[in-house]
Amino acid sequence: MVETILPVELQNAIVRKGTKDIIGPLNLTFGGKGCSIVIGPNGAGKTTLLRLLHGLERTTSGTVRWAARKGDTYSRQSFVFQAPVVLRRSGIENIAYPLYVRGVVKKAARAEAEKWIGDIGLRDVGNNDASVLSGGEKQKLAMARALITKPEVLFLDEPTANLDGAATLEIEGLIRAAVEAGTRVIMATHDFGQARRLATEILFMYHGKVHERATADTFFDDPQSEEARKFLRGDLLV
Ligand SMILES: Nc1ncnc2c1ncn2[C@@H]1O[C@H](COP(=O)(O)OP(=O)(O)OP(=O)(O)O)[C@@H](O)[C@H]1O
Repeated sequence: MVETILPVELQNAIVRKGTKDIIGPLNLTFGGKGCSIVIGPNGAGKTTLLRLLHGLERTTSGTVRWAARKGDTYSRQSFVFQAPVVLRRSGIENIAYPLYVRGVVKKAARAEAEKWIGDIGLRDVGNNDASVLSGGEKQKLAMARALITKPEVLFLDEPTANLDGAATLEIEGLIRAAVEAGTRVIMATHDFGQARRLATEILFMYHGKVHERATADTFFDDPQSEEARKFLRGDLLV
């Protein structure tokens, strides 16, 4: 097995839908450690960028290259969507599922999932059908299911968009712990506070392109482009 699937590099990557280039051309590399946060107005292309990196979208032209073969690359990354996806089974079985898929024996997979269900504070409801959980509980479940495989890269698309403050802080705790454990996180958010709290770096997207890439302090304190300044002031960007 290769040591690392990173870096991942986009070269002149364009995703076109119909006649519109919804992102690109993008030339970007993600390697190393930490948490990259993609921000920008609605429709800027944040979700499309994450989906492209994760292999859920194809380039119309240009390339996405990981350092490893496809087999290694996709088994060593996870994606958590804005609306939590739960499987029709118990909470514990939801979390254990990726281990079953990877051939881990049932007893070991369940033991690991039980550890996770405790860590996310859902031990009491872990045997219930996951569909009855609240939105915040479902998202914690989705995070645990994404993290149980110890992914090298974790994509998060506005993972706290529908959650209250308490649930948001719990999810942020899981993200922080993942980064500390060495997972490379690449996420989109509309929450500036969250971006400041979590980001190693910010990528500001606008009209399908990355206009700025900087540390959170630099970006929020001294944005370089007029578009970023307007966005941070809350002005309408069209
Ligand atoms: N399958 C598709 N067909 C046509 N247009 C699409 C498709 N997917 C995305 N788009 C368009 O591409 C643009 C970028 O969408 P994307 O969801 O990546 O933006 P975003 O920055 O994540 O937006 P938001 O903050 O609203 O989630 C939008 O204008 C969207 O309508």
